[in-house]
Amino acid sequence: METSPSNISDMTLQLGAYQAAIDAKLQDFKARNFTAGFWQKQADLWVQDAEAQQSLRSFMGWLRVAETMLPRVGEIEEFAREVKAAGFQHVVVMGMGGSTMTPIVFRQAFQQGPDALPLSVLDTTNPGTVREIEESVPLAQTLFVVASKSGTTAEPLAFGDYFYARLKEIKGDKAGENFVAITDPGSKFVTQATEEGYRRIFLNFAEVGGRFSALSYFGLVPAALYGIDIKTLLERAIDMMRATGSEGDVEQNPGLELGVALGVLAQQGRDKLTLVVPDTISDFGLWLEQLVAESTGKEGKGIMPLAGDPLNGPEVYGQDRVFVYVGFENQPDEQNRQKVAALQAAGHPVVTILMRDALDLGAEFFRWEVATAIATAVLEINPFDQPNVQAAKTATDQLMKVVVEKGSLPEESTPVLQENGLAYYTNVSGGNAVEVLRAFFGQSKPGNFLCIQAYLQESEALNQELQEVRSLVQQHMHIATASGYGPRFLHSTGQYHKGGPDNGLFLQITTDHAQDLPLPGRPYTFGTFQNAQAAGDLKALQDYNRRTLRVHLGSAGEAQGVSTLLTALREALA
Ligand SMILES: O=P(O)(O)OC[C@H]1O[C@H](O)[C@H](O)[C@@H](O)[C@@H]1O
Repeated sequence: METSPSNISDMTLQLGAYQAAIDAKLQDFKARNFTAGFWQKQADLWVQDAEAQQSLRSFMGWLRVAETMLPRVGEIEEFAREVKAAGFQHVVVMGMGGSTMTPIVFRQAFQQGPDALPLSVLDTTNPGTVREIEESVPLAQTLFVVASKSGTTAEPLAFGDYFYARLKEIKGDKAGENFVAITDPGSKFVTQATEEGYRRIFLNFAEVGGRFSALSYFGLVPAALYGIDIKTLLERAIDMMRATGSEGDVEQNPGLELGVALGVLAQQGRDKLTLVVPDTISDFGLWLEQLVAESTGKEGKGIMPLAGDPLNGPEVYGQDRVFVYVGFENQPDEQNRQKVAALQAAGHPVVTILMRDALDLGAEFFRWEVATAIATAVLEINPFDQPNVQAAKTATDQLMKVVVEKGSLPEESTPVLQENGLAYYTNVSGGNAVEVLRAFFGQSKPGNFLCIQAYLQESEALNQELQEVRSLVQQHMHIATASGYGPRFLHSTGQYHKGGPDNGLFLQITTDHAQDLPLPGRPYTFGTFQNAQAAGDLKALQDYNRRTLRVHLGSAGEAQGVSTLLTALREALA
């Protein structure tokens, strides 16, 4: 079914056997005047509890944020020109989750603009990555954008403090010139940024939540510095707003149709939203993962978005999938499209969205925000909270207290096995690595997924090795696979891992940080912080009775350790 007005990208829904159930739900929503209620922030469309309704209403500022931002384009572009004129040569955006996902997508999907600055994003406590960024930029001519809605998230504050100390060594009291904050009005971070003489503080909107903030200052300031035409981006988003009913009801609402389809499919067991995209926009998957997993994965329900799950023939997939292809009208991407067509022919529901060019991402951010919010209305949950993210944070905070008091993380539990320099921690057993891995995967059931959680330094080589693990598991176990770097995923899919249904097998990979980095003014290093985050999340997963296996690569080194693990996995799954 085609559902698109001519000024927005084309969307086709091929829902096969599920069409009737989805149509029935759409009729029901239309009969209840859902679109009008949605734009009026009628919270009882989602939940019945008065307190939850109140909180839900207070996070719906994203609905019209594109309109609010359009008159501010001049101000943002003026700032970008000012920064260029002041001699800056590079921008590093630092933050977690919703505060950095959009710049990650932009950096990949667009070329740097002619008069603009190169853009890097720091969203990990991994000391190797922090050092890599530090070494790749001209520090004195780099603008550091610290992005944190709450202004209290531990990572961005640590990144800010680290680079501020570095700049102080170079520029003394003028260090603040190299810093910009994006945060909510009244956050504690506003005070700190003011005291430290930040060049600029952009105050965002309290009623716009992190993962719904793409079209606010959080997405637009980095975009303008990188030279993206943010006016067109917003205008396209506004076209999508209109198509979804912002100015009165519409015949066909692409956000409603997508959201209802995803919600009903999830209820019928098709709860793995498997995203297929051309390589040029693969990071759109990271953005979508956060939006969908954090909004829907709670109260034992949810939709698990999968970015980068290897695309194959129908024989390797279970009945738990909906495939979503997002690509470009004028880019053939034949291989992916043919495979998706074969999956549709085999009876899997398929959604296809074809953008005209990368500026349509403005509209797609909005379409997906609407669709995600509507899918949660089908599931009857509040899309705007993330109650289970806190569990990992609390456990990490407790561990960090021990670090501050005693100088190191507490003693670890005993591994079930140590072999070839790797230590295995899990509640299944085996006499060697192959047996432990077999026992771990032996717990898998149809409809489950493997989630790799790598607290390692991201690199192309490691990405490829993790992809091989996913392929092996997909081929031999026929389950879905997800992969994320820690701590990035903690602020994203981490919500679903603990709050969603108990259908994940979690393979956590940690390491000793041979080349660690101290955090100025704190009695611990980046490496200890990252290891505490891993340990805190493992505890939280175990508290929710999730099936976990931690493999600690120890002193073998990351590359050697991952390769040893892969060898064992190949044998275990053969
Ligand atoms: O922007 P901040 O307040 O620093 O929050 C950054 C991120 O961290 C939290 O853990 C939330 O789960 C995310 O939804 C949020 O985007």
